[in-house]
Amino acid sequence: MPRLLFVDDDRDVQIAARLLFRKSGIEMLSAYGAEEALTQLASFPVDLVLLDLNYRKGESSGAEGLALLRDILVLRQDLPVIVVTGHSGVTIAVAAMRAGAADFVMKPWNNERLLALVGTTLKGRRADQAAETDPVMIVASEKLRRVVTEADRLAITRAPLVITGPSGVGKMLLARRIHALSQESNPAVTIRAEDCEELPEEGGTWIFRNFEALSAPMQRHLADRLDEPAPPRVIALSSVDHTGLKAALDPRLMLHLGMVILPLSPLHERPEDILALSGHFSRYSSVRHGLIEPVIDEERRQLLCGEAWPQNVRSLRATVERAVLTGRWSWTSSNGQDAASKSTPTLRDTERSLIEATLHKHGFNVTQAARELGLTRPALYRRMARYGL
Ligand SMILES: Nc1ncnc2c1ncn2[C@@H]1O[C@H](COP(=O)(O)OP(=O)(O)OP(=O)(O)O)[C@@H](O)[C@H]1O
Repeated sequence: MPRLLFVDDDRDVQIAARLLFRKSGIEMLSAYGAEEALTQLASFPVDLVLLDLNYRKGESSGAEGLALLRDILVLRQDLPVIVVTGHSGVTIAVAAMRAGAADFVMKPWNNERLLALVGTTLKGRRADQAAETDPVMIVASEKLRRVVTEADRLAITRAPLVITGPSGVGKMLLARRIHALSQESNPAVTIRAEDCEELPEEGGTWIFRNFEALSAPMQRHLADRLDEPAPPRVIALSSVDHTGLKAALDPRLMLHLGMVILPLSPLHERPEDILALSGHFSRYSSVRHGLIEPVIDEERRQLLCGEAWPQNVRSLRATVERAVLTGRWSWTSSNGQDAASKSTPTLRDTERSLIEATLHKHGFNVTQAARELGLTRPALYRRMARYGL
């Protein structure tokens, strides 16, 4: 049975679409926003994406959807994406087609026409839909989005790039994304700078880890290769910043590599990413291990955002995966206290009662209840589903 992922924050539209597709023998997965969509794609093989472009009430610029479209196509170059536009109109549909969408439909759609379009798009698709190779990159904070946008823009050039940031922050993931977006069809070669005693024969993309540890003779060799007419595309990863690199590197090499530096900030400086990544890893790990997704309530969110995360995303992923596996949150917080001991065991019950009471108060009008609770509608729907309300 073909499987389609529908990304739209409107629950009613999701329900209607699911019925429609089920009747036609197509399984439909739902995602109510960008991060959830990427998690679904990382967790299940999907044959087609139907993508609404706005996930917040009153939002009609389509910017969030276009950014997601790009992230999807980086992850799965051949995955057909049909864009759904409502208020955004034709201009956005054109922008989406230019960005790589397979087709578009206008909302409200005509059921028969939508099914016909989905049917033809699915037919044109190769049957060997393997799962993706690279992990998805979640981008929620403005800080990270700025760097990723710059990286995407430069990906198609062959310019050498330097990505800096502490351990586990996502340097390798960004380097892979740049390579995936580039014109280079050969796989990238990864080189550990501290062990590097000779440079690869072939060109292509060379990703150096710990770049500052490259020996002086190798630095000179590399500078020579970069002076040649058809040099390799070098992406250098380092935990040392620009000034440190200047001190550690041969001035000739620095001239080549110092042009563009993409700095990734430590995770604790990006709370939006902490929250988005926690949700992503918890959904992903629970699907992978077939276990229940742990609750990330307001108190937990604050604890997560207050952590130091010395190994950045790597430590966050381990913490969340441990919570999925053990059913408990536990880690030693930055001030040495066991953060898990601070949680209230009845928090889940309290949240459930509060949501239930607010829904009753507003006669189950979700929009009004969400407003009073300070949640988005999709966030409230997710909680309602979790608590069986
Ligand atoms: N924005 C992100 N979204 C999803 N996963 C991420 C993100 N950033 C990092 N990760 C994940 O965190 C882990 C560490 O990332 P990565 O290996 O790219 O870090 P690094 O900066 O190259 O680390 P090191 O310097 O220690 O080699 C990987 O599993 C990666 O997939």
